Amino acid sequence: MLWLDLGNTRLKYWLTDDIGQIVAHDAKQHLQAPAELLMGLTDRFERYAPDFIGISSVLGDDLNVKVSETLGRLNIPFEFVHVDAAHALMKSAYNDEQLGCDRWLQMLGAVDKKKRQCVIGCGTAVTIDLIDHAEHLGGYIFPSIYLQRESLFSGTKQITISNGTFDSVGQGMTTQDAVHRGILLSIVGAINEISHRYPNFEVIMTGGDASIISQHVNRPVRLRDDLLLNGLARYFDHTKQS
Ligand SMILES: Nc1ncnc2c1ncn2[C@@H]1O[C@H](COP(=O)(O)OP(=O)(O)O)[C@@H](O)[C@H]1O
Ligand SMILES: CC(C)(COP(=O)(O)O)[C@@H](O)C(=O)NCCC(=O)O
Ligand SMILES: [K+]
Repeated sequence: MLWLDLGNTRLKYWLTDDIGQIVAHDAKQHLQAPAELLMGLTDRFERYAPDFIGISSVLGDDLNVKVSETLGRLNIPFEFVHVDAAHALMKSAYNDEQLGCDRWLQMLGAVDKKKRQCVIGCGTAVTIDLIDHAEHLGGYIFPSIYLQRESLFSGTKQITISNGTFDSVGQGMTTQDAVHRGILLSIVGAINEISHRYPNFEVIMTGGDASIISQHVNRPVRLRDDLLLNGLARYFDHTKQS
């Protein structure tokens, strides 16, 4: 099988064998041209001859149509995930026409009906979602550390482009440090506040920036880079059986 995750910044793919083991995977920036990026990957995909392609995309109809055109040339059946707020594994009262399918799949990949869970996705946006015994209680969306930095650059005169690192939440004594530490604190502080409000929810983090952010969270965090893939596998396993 070939699994695709089209996020706002990167395209992730996983090729798995008959028993679900990952035989190849990668993550690449798509620069808003995911179809062209996929075109360059088709040789590699064809070598593994997957019998099905399952896709999560938050890129919108126009780009999804282009992706479909590219995948159509492979002659391998493919299908995009559609959020199902009444799924057997997890119920959600969130507006299901709006809920991002990557967010939903990450939850589906993590959900455990015996647990209370807080699933945090650290991609182009940071999302925090609460799940109580397989019931999605809703969540929050924040701009990522990079989007926050860009908005400060573009909305102010005296804060100019810099490539500092996000490595501390202590107060800064220079503009560069104050910007990076303030932004990191805004996200870490929100996560710490949520974990304070929901003390018995297990904190699970995933996405490109999870390791940067989790270091400053004052609770044990489970880092899982397989959540979305696991969600895709659970979704298509279920659709095929029903
Ligand atoms: N301006 C930027 N500079 C450096 N890295 C960036 C920038 N914007 C995004 N990234 C990186 O892109 C990755 C996006 O994470 P990912 O989970 O793939 O998100 P998405 O699913 O939204 O594409 C992160 O690792 C982040 O560090
Ligand atoms: C919140 C998101 C932007 C996160 O996307 P990502 O950072 O993974 O690229 C995406 O899930 C999305 O566009 N969601 C729609 C809005 C919502 O979930 O309510
Ligand atoms: K994502």
